[in-house]
Parts: sequence; C-alpha cells; structure tokens
Amino acid sequence: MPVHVPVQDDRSSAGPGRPPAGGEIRCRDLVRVFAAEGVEVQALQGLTLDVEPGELVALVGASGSGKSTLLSILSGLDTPTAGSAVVAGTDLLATGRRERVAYQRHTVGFVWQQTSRNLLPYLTAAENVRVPLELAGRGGGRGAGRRAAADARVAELLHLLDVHDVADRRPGQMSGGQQQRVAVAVAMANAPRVLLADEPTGELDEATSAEVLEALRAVNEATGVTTLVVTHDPTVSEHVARTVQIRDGRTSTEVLRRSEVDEHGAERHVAEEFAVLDRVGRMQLPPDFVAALDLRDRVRLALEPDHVQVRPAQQEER
Ligand SMILES: Nc1ncnc2c1ncn2[C@@H]1O[C@H](COP(=O)(O)OP(=O)(O)OP(=O)(O)O)[C@@H](O)[C@H]1O
Repeated sequence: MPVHVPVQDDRSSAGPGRPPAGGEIRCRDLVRVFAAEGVEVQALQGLTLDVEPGELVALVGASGSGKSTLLSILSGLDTPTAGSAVVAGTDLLATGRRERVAYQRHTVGFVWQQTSRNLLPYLTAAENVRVPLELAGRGGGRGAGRRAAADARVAELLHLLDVHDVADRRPGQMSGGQQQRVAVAVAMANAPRVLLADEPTGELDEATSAEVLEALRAVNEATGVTTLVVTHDPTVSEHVARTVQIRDGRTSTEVLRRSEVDEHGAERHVAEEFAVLDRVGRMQLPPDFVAALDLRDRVRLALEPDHVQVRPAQQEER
C-alpha cells in the first residue's frame, strides 16, 4: 500500500487535498508531561492534528498512546505543558476559569465511555437532555414560551437520536446503546460547535457499538457538528471517512476513505493511508512496513524525483 505524506506547516490544514484553513480543532506540537512520584510521563510528545469544520474523525491508538489525554485537553479539563490547541476559535492555553466554563457549556459537548458519567440516574432521558438547557439559561425558568421551546428542543434531539420512545425512562431502564444515544442528545443540547466522544462504545457489544457510531454519524450529518471520536473499536473505520492513528503521543498515520463511481457506474470504496509529517519533518513509519523489511536502528534514505526512498541500512552493509 503506498504511503502518501501530506506536508503540514503552519498554514496548512489537516489532510491531503484540503485547502489551507483554520481548522475547527487545531493542535500544534502539543506536549503533556505528567509527573508522578518523581517519574515523568510524556503522554503527548508534539502532537499535531487538524479537524475541519463539520468533519467526523475517529482517533484510534493502543492503550497509553495519549488519546484520553488529548481529549481532556480539548474538553478544557486539562492544560497542555506546551504547544497550542485552538478549538472553535478558543485558545485553550490562554483561557481563564470563567471562559473555560463558558467553553464547556456552549462550545463543546462530550460523551464519555461510562454511561454513569453521562447521565443522571434519577432523571428520565428527557429530563437529562433538559439539564444542560437549563444550566445555559435556555429552558425552564420563567415563561411558558421558554418552557415550550425547551420541550421542543428535547423532543427534536430525542427523535434525532431515535430514543424518543424511551423519553420517560431512567438510565437504569434503558439498554447501554440507548443510554449512549441519550448521552449524545445531552451533549448536543446546547448546539455545540464541537462534539468529543471518549470511547463511547467501550462498554457495548459489537452490534450496539455500530448503532452508537451510526448515531454519531447521523448527528454529524444532520447538524454539521465537528466530531472527534476516540475509540479502540476496530470497526470504527466503517463508520467514518477519516481515521487518525495516534502512537506514542503523536499522530502517526491516517486513513481516508471515499466512494468512487467507475466508468461503468459501479460504486467502489477506496481507502488510502497517509503518514503525518510534522513541521520539523518527523514522521512515523507504519509498524507493518517496519516489520516487513526488518527496518531497525537506522535506514538508508534517498531523494528521488517524486518520492523518498527508505531502505534497510543492513542490506548494503552485509
Ligand atoms: N494523571 C496522570 N498522571 C500520570 N500519568 C498519566 C496521567 N494520565 C495519563 N497518564 C499517562 O499518560 C499516558 C497516556 O495516557 P492516556 O490515558 O492518554 O492514554 P490512552 O491512549 O487514552 O489509553 P487508554 O486507551 O488505555 O485509555 C499513559 O502512559 C498514562 O499512564
């Protein structure tokens, strides 16, 4: 499989073929170092990522690769050690406490892995969706008009997520998939510009996971909300057009999928893998490429007219 290398610089946006633009999520050289009992852990080691407005992107990677750390930063719960992270125009390194609260209420919505973290157990699905509206001053309170608007918004979201039939049930009376779809409705209540989901299918079986991923895709398509889903789910690439791999705290490769219609009118799906090249020219080779050619320690490089050649150094040293 060919590996195409999109050059990213400060003007460029995420992926290959996309015009330079300010991404809705724009991370540059993001570093997060945790110090625990005198030992430093570099959870993010210069991560660069752009997500365009309206895109739905899956972020995949092994355990410990830094996915949750990135999502905590993007959700405004954690601050990076260095680098920059700008989400929907909010510079997350320059925001004060009050701006962060406003950011979390209005700009981003989150869905977490644990259903218990997403929903209040003693409220029904409809009441759960109403909570963020009231916190933002959009629902409840005075005036029948405001209440009716909030009711309409709750109904609209429950229909969009196809959980209107469980509107009056509490989380304990719903399936795991229904709970997560209600959680997406809660996250979307205040019409955020960006939706972040951290392992939203982590506690679900394969069929239910597919349902929740499709629900995220439906919401993304219907509302245009920029969506970033962190997942271990190996089937996620069937539900999204762009899958970004994170390895050792950096984005390493990404797979773009699209449909093409050939000259006979038949539709076929095309998947292309790209390596991410950072501002200083670093990129990671996919592990299967490294293994296939037994690449190790150092490799032989050659610049060809239209590509860069990477060969095992040991081949010619023997
Ligand atoms: N608060 C913390 N203190 C110390 N180290 C941390 C902290 N949070 C995360 N780490 C470390 O940072 C690295 C990245 O962790 P992170 O949770 O972001 O990975 P992940 O890709 O989300 O993993 P998983 O898929 O298992 O959730 C790991 O080595 C982890 O042990």
